[in-house]
Amino acid sequence: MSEVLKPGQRYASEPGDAATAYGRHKPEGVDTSHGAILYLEDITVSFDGFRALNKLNLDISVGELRCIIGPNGAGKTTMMDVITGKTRPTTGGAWFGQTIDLTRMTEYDIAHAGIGRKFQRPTVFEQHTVFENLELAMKMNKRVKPTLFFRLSSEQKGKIDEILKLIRLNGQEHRPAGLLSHGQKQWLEIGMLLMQEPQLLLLDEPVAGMSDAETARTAELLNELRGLHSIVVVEHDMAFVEEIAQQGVVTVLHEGSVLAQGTMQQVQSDDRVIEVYLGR
Ligand SMILES: Nc1ncnc2c1ncn2[C@@H]1O[C@H](COP(=O)(O)OP(=O)(O)OP(=O)(O)O)[C@@H](O)[C@H]1O
Repeated sequence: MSEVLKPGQRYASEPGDAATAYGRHKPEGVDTSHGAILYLEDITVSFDGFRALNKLNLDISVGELRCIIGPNGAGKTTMMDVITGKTRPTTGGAWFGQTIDLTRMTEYDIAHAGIGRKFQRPTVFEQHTVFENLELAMKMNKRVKPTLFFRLSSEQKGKIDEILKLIRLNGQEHRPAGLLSHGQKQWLEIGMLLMQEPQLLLLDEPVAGMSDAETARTAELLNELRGLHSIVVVEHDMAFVEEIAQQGVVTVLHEGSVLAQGTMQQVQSDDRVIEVYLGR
């Protein structure tokens, strides 16, 4: 299991400025000088005495793509809810970088601080075109100054084109989003999150309901984002997790805490993981 740092602590084995080594984008306003973008420390969430999370510890490095797996009821959604401020932990700490205490912030402030979350069901603006959806998302980016007569600059148009290619929707930009396939809507929503330049992207079961071809393309997409953004993916589709985990860390949650952590190969051959999840 990897070491969990407390705010102010350093990795014993890593250089001080790991943030630049991990990702191209050094987050603004978030102190990642010790290389981590997110720390969960001993988080417990009790619902009427039932512990959905039980002293959960987790740390995510800048630029890392972390897959979280685990059986139904393991606490994966509750963990995402704690990170985004939807659920307050009963005890424990949640830190964005070294200094931002997520347990004291509203959902709105957390989104504006740079944590973007994609829920399982796509929530695009169906009446608007693909392009307009991306444009609207850009206007919601706090780094873009809102003006009454907002006109896209060539740089902003370039950014939208870049994202359209990334999410495999170039050539579809003038279609109403409502006419896209389920998979395309999911990609559009990922694109909308990227327009807001999140420092940390949380994806909840991104390939649920997708065709095999769409799942494969989503894996390609996430592999292209690797290193450019810090990403946490919760997913049950093990073939997909294998595609995107590569040699990175996979975390297995069970009964509200970390059961195992390591490469996909390591967790797949862990007897406890086979017993509670993979072997069933
Ligand atoms: N608001 C709530 N009130 C009571 N119990 C809850 C609440 N939210 C979640 N739980 C319980 O906490 C446990 C963890 O649920 P959670 O949804 O986080 O699991 P999960 O790992 O996301 O599961 P799945 O893979 O099925 O989505 C479950 O037993 C669930 O019933």
